[in-house]
Amino acid sequence: MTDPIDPTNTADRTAGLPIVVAVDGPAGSGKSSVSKAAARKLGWSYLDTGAAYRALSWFVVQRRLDPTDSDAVIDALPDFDYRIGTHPDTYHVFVGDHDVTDVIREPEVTAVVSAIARVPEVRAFLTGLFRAIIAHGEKRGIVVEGRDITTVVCPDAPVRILLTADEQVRMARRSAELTGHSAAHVGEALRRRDAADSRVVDFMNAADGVITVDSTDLDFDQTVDAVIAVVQKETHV
Ligand SMILES: Nc1ncnc2c1ncn2[C@@H]1O[C@H](COP(=O)(O)OP(=O)(O)OP(=O)(O)O)[C@@H](O)[C@H]1O
Ligand SMILES: Nc1ccn([C@@H]2O[C@H](COP(=O)(O)O)[C@@H](O)[C@H]2O)c(=O)n1
Repeated sequence: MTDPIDPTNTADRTAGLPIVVAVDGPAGSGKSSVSKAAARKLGWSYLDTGAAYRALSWFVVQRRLDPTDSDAVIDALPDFDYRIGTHPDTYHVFVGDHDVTDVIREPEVTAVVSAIARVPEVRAFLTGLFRAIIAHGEKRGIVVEGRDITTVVCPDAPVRILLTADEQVRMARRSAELTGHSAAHVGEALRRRDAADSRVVDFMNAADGVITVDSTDLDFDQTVDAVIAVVQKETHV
């Protein structure tokens, strides 16, 4: 891990695995921002799984491979030396010696990530990696977010949440954070990515036992509180 978990807070980890709060949902629903804030409030760890798909996309582009060439992407997996921290405020993302925390958010990476995420071997490889990171968590709990967390990565998590909001609301929130891009362009990119991703994983409908938190009519703090209320109800923390 690149930013060691706060050593003063390791004693609260009980025996066994940390309590996993699994969060999925469509693009712009607030998975990363809300999960991060909820983890911060709970004093727990946070795992951004999209960062791994993005970092692998960056790695593939750096190697001048064709992101749509599944065999080339699969062949690159053994050399993908990935590390991520789990502190909600200070985590960094590394590929080898490169700190890719910021560059993986660039539109060039975002544009190719769905092509890489559709490869089953990539998903299996990254799912194993996520489970290993979760198992090594030192805090009492960890909030894990991404599109297949409630259904594939952590289907047995004690708390599973589908975070959603109306598409128009998600588009408006996403375009508000991206200055210099037209709302129409941002909205179209979000819709295109959801369409591509939803061919691989269903993050639009809550699976059995998954609790939906719809933030369409909630502000940010209300959404974080709604997520924490679900965690408290399900785990009695
Ligand atoms: N309830 C809310 N009210 C207002 N803004 C919100 C709310 N929830 C999230 N946001 C804002 O919406 C934007 C998108 O959120 P975020 O990036 O966390 O979504 P995401 O689901 O992780 O998206 P992606 O899957 O594309 O990475 C952010 O600017 C975030 O602050
Ligand atoms: N569990 C996941 C997480 C992400 N993806 C793919 O990565 C892309 C980027 O994710 P962000 O959350 O950082 O926006 C996303 O569009 C998916 O293609 C995934 O498949 N599963």
